Amino acid sequence: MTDTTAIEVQQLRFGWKPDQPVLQIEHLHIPKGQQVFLRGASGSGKSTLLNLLGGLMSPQQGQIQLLDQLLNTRSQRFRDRFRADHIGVLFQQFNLLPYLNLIDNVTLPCRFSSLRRQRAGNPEAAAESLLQALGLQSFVEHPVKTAELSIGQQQRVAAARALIGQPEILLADEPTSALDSDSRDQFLTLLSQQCQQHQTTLVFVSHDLSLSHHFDRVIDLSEINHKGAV
Ligand SMILES: Nc1ncnc2c1ncn2[C@@H]1O[C@H](COP(=O)(O)OP(=O)(O)OP(=O)(O)O)[C@@H](O)[C@H]1O
Repeated sequence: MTDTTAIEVQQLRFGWKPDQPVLQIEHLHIPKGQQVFLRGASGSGKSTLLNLLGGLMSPQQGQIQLLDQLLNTRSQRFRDRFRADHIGVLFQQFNLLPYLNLIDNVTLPCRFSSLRRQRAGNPEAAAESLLQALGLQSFVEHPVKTAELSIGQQQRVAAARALIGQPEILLADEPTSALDSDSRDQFLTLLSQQCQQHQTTLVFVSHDLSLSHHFDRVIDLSEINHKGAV
């Protein structure tokens, strides 16, 4: 556990019911800046692992360290604060606020975290620059409500929101599942560039193995998850 660690999991056990383990992971180490593709069959526990890494839930056993913090021993309140400061989340349902414009949606994390606000410098300018980098330049010049955007455009707004204020870790759960393959590849190229630029550690969950070439490392959940082993 060094200062090059983004994520370190040890002896993790989690089950929604005590007698039905979903995850049993002896060890997982992800260094800072690595871009990881986490694959696995439907129902194998990918989203559950992402929720545990994001501090949304606690394991029944084991340790989860993010950056220099052992999260599983901390309160929900501490984990929520830590997530707001250090983790960008990008989910399949983008959870954008339809009545707000793009800039207001993207700058939301800066309202919940003074650290991210500080890192963003000028949040509105940072949001504009992220939206431009993600190919939404025209909507910066001609503002619209997010409800007026296509799914692919909404997804890029959600990515900009996850990236604003340079969180050290980005957790993405199937954010490309609603897109065609060309848009998916284009989006992943942009996302990967953004993460590389800021040395963001990316954990990207999907069962679509054709996307794996965008990443530094592919982890097959079935190879690290020994649930059911005696
Ligand atoms: N809130 C919940 N309560 C009880 N069981 C759950 C809950 N969420 C998930 N599960 C169960 O945990 C297991 C893992 O689910 P999870 O959503 O993590 O899988 P996944 O690999 O992300 O699947 P998919 O690729 O289909 O999204 C499944 O058996 C699922 O039924």
